[in-house]
Amino acid sequence: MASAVDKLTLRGLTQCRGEVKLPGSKSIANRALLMAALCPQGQRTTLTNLLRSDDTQHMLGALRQLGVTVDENQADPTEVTVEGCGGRWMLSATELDLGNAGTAMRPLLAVLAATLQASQQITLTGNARMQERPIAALVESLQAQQGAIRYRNNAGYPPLQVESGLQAGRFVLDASASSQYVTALLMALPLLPGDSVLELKGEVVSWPYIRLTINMLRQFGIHIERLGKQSFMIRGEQKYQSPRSYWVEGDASAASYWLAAGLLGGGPLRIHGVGSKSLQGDIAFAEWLAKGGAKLEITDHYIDVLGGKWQGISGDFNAIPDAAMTFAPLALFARKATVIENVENWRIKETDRLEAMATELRKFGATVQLTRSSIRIEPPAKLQHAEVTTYDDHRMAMSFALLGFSASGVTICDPDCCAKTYPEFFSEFTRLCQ
Ligand SMILES: O=C(O)C1=C[C@@H](OP(=O)(O)O)[C@@H](O)[C@H](O)C1
Ligand SMILES: C=C(OP(=O)(O)O)C(=O)O
Repeated sequence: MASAVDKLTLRGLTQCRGEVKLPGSKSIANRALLMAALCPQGQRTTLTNLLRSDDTQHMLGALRQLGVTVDENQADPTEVTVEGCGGRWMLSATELDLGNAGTAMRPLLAVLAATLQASQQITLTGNARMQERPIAALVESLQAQQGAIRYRNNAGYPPLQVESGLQAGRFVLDASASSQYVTALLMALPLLPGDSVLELKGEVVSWPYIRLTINMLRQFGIHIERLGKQSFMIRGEQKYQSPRSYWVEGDASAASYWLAAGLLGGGPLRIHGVGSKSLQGDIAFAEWLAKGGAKLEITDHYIDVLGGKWQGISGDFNAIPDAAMTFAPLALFARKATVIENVENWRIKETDRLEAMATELRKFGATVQLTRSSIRIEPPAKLQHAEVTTYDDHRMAMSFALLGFSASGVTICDPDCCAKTYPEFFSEFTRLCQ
């Protein structure tokens, strides 16, 4: 592991070529870990290409504190075997610290509400930012079905105390702030003794992540029936079934940085781990990038980037909120304005990403306009050097690395915050980009 650095300056890069192997997807890794733990006792699942990062450490740590046996391959940390416990937890802690991992906090809350025994009680907490990230919509949906959940500090936010009591039935959920609330219920409700209907209210955000959950549930033996555009039937008493071995796809959101770097640095760059068959919605970033001028060849298992001429891109990026961040620093290399629309929930992620992006892009001379849910970025005639604050947001750090391809360059503060999902990102970036 490289030693921590406060700041990293990148400037005047002109090339990005070679081959990069993506780390496992964060979204798939944390789903797969929890699903494997929910398999019946005696069923073991070996996960390969598992992401090892802050977010997955929080999920792994939580599962261990819930009594789940996890064996790590000492020679290869990306291979981990999880023993199913069928949701019969042996608690060795009264509190689980989930850091800032939304993919741990939201699913674990619903799954524990559905599976804790009458005598069990646990508190889910996280870092300071997690305690500012809303969770009321999920809590209210669970409470309406007797989910015994209490706010420990501020109403609407973690930490949360959970006990048993959740009943199958009709779940109504406002899904306009986060799809992770939907994912949480889809993973938990099959474990209840009776059937449930889940009705989603509001304009559902980040749909591809709901699709990802349903696809992965199927891989783990759980079936969700779609009743209507925003409603699902979820049979109770279903049993998760281990696929025995499960390969975690490369992270499609992380691929966005390499796709953009390969565009600016001319390639050829081969990105291993995702391709046209990916389960992840963020793979659509590649198509948007090609539309804006990148030369790409997308195969089933890897993508080749062969440079291109960046024209800029505008659109509704609600379906790919994480990868869409990459278009913001990239906007400074375009000839026209870039508008990123329908991303209001950027405001409740690792930081308020709309405010953070606007503040940091303006430092380079860009003209930036914000609405509640969009950002418009006009590049300056000439870029100036800037020191970028990263707000403990891995995607702020990784996306701004692209400014290293400008003559004036960028200084990135606290680049190590990329450890949330991609600890090796900057060592890989300096290896591949010159
Ligand atoms: O389900 C998931 O794995 C995720 C869903 C998205 O969150 P929202 O649904 O809150 O947009 C995404 O931003 C997050 O990084 C991962
Ligand atoms: C929003 C993100 O994370 P989380 O899973 O914590 O919501 C992200 O990775 O960009």
